[in-house]
Parts: sequence; structure tokens; C-alpha cells
Amino acid sequence: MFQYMCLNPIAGVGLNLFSNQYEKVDDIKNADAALVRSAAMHDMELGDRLLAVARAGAGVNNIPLDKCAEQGIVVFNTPGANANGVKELVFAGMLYASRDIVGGIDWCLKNQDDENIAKTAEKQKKNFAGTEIQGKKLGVIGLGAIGALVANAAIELGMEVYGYDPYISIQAAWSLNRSVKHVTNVEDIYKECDFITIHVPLLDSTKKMIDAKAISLMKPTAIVLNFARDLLVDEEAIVDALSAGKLRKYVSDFPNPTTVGAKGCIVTPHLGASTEESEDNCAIMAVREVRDYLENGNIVHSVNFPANNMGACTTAGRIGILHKNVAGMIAQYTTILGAANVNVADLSDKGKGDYAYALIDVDSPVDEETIAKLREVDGVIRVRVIK
Ligand SMILES: NC(=O)c1ccc[n+]([C@@H]2O[C@H](COP(=O)([O-])OP(=O)(O)OC[C@H]3O[C@@H](n4cnc5c(N)ncnc54)[C@H](O)[C@@H]3O)[C@@H](O)[C@H]2O)c1
Ligand SMILES: O=C(O)CC[C@@H](O)C(=O)O
Repeated sequence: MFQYMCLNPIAGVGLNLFSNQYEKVDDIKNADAALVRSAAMHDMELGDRLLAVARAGAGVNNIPLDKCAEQGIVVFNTPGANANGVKELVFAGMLYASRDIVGGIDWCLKNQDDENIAKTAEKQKKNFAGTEIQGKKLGVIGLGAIGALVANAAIELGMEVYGYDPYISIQAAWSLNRSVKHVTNVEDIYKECDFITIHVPLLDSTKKMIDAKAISLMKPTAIVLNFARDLLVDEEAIVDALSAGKLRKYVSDFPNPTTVGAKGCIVTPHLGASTEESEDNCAIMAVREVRDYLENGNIVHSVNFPANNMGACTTAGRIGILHKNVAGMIAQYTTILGAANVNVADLSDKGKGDYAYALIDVDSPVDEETIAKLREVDGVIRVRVIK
């Protein structure tokens, strides 16, 4: 029997995929797996039982990845599962910033008792007029799941699209419309573009990536869109530029005291992934990842351990070993198993950064004493007997 808990509401269509071998619990200390959306986990005590955290979404800045890795907790996310939801809201943001749609709607509401509203509106509408997005230059910073969808859809809408991503995946590169112009110096986007949208993860290296200098390079008519994370942008500098007339609009999906109500800021309450479809997609993917890891030991879409997938075990047993990515580990495991007269039927060991994961299928059951010896190997983080 496995136990899981949800740190945020997770769509039922995903949770229904847990079989009757799973029970929902309320305390993370009793859980084998935790499902999370945006809950802050950095200061949470995770407990010894926890084996997996699945982020039903893309960004994992709310999860202590290294601390989890050191405790042998595999963190998963659901790449691409909410990308279309975010893409659609980015275009809503572009349109909201291009004309004063919010101001226009407010005006109508304020004048709802005016019997001549239709006539008055014709006089007032110039106050809410703006520009079109067709023919404008859009700079996309980060061409992953969301950025690539935004870039391609913008081409379809007749925009001239510039894309910047020094680490682009092969899959994303293949998916990009050939009309997207490849930019190698992000400053070209700041200088040239009418709309600038950022879709990178929040990391130490990307924090305040759009800083005061970047903002100073932008056209005074530029519109900046941030549906990734607020800390990616120096928002104090944005607000200063907006009030000085050096920038046209800032659209953000992350409300905070700096931007909400500030001149030129259009802020939504972290709505990017809040669609039925995105929530369902994320929940389904997260539950599948958790089940595959708990039941088969397979890792797919982890952000702190490498992928390692041997399918379902067809031999007498399977052991999973999370370990440091250092030399000589496999030789020690096979020596210990050999000394216990256990034949290794199949073995796969993968490394990523500081951490590695070995899956070992064996032809006979492994006794507790042998498992204890594997646990004692220097560099081993966690040993699981999966079957
Ligand atoms: N508003 C929302 O509700 C919402 C929903 C989903 C994702 N997000 C945010 O959007 C981010 C992107 O999501 P995604 O699904 O596209 O992720 P992704 O991992 O598919 O894409 C991120 C891309 O950023 C690129 N990148 C990394 N560092 C870069 C840098 N310094 N310069 C340029 N490119 C860089 C990567 O190479 C990758 O292609 C997430 O990390 C999350 O923070 C927000
Ligand atoms: O869960 C959400 O609603 C937000 C998700 C989003 O920020 C993400 O990074 O995937």
C-alpha cells in the first residue's frame, strides 16, 4: 500500500489514476509521495518516508531540489502539460496591453446607468484605442514548451518573431516555425522588439535577468510580458521606466505590492496554468510519473535525478539505488550482489550533475543483509527494494 498527499488541489482526473493500492493522507511525514503545485516547500520538514515529489506544473522554484536529492527524494515536474494554457494567456496579455481594454470595460461598467451610453461611448472610445499586434516584432526569451508555442502562434498572427535561447532543446528547436529569427545576443531583442516575453525557469542565473540595463535598451513603446516568475525581472526598474514614460506596459502573472496598481502594469493572479485542460494534463502526468517510480522504480521527467526507465520488472527482483555521481559505484554493487550469489539480469545506471540512479534487475530475491551492505556503500543515498 502506498500513501500520497496533496499540498495543493490536484485535478481529480489525475488522482483517479491512483489504484486501490494508494491511500490519501494529510501529513507529509506519512506520505510516500507528495503532489504539489505552487506550495512553498523550502521550509517544510519532509520526513524519512517521502520518496517522491511531483510538481503538477513546470516551475520548481518552490521545491528544495538539492535538499530533496540529498534525502533521496526524487522531484518530478510535468514538462509542457500546461504550456498551451500559458500561451493563450500570453496572447490575452498582448491584446490587453495593446488597447486599454480593461479601462474600456471599466468605463462601460461605470456608465451602465447612462441611457445614452452607446452614443457617449462613440465619443469616449478614443481614450481606450491602441495598436494591433500584426506586423509588430515579438522577442521570445526562452524557447521551451511555452516559448516555442508562443513564437509559433505569433508567426501565425503575422508578427515578426525573434527567439533567444542558448540552451534550446533539440525537440523545441525542431518544433519552431522556420520564420522565427534566431537571436544570439539577447540585447538585440531588448533594442528591436515591440513585445518582449520571457519564458525561462527561475534559477540563480536567471534572477533579475531583465534588469535596469536591459530595460534602458528597450523602446519607450515596448511592452514586456512576464508569465514565468516575477523575480526574473527587476520590477522596481520596470515601474520606474513606466512612470517615466520609457516603457509602454508591463504584463505580469505574479501579483505583488510593487506591480499591482502601479501605472502601466497589468497583473493577473497567476492564472497561466489555470485552465481545466492544463490542470488535468498536469495532474495526469504527475500521477503517472509517481506511480511509475513507486511501482517500477522508473524515473521519467525528474528535475533532480537522471531519467532511468527499464519498464516493468520481469525478473525475480528489482533494486533502485539513488547515489552520488562518482566513479566505482556499480562495481561495488555488483561485488556485494555477487558475494551473495545474486545474479544481475539487467542493470542501468544514469548520472546527471551530482546525482545518479541505478536500477538493477536480479534473478533471485536479495536478503536484508545484502541490502544493508548496499546501503553502507559510501556515496549511496537511498536503496529501495522495488520488487
Ligand atoms: N504563469 C504560469 O502559470 C506558468 C505556467 C507554467 C510555467 N510557468 C513558468 O514558465 C517557465 C517556463 O516554462 P516552460 O514549460 O516553457 O519550461 P521549459 O523548461 O520547457 O522551457 C524553459 C526554456 O528556458 C530556456 N532557458 C533557460 N535559461 C535561459 C536563459 N538564461 N536564457 C534564455 N533561455 C533560457 C531553456 O533552455 C528552456 O528552453 C517555468 O519555469 C515557470 O516558471 C508559469
Ligand atoms: O500550478 C499552477 O497553477 C501554476 C503553475 C505554473 O506556475 C508552473 O510553473 O507550471
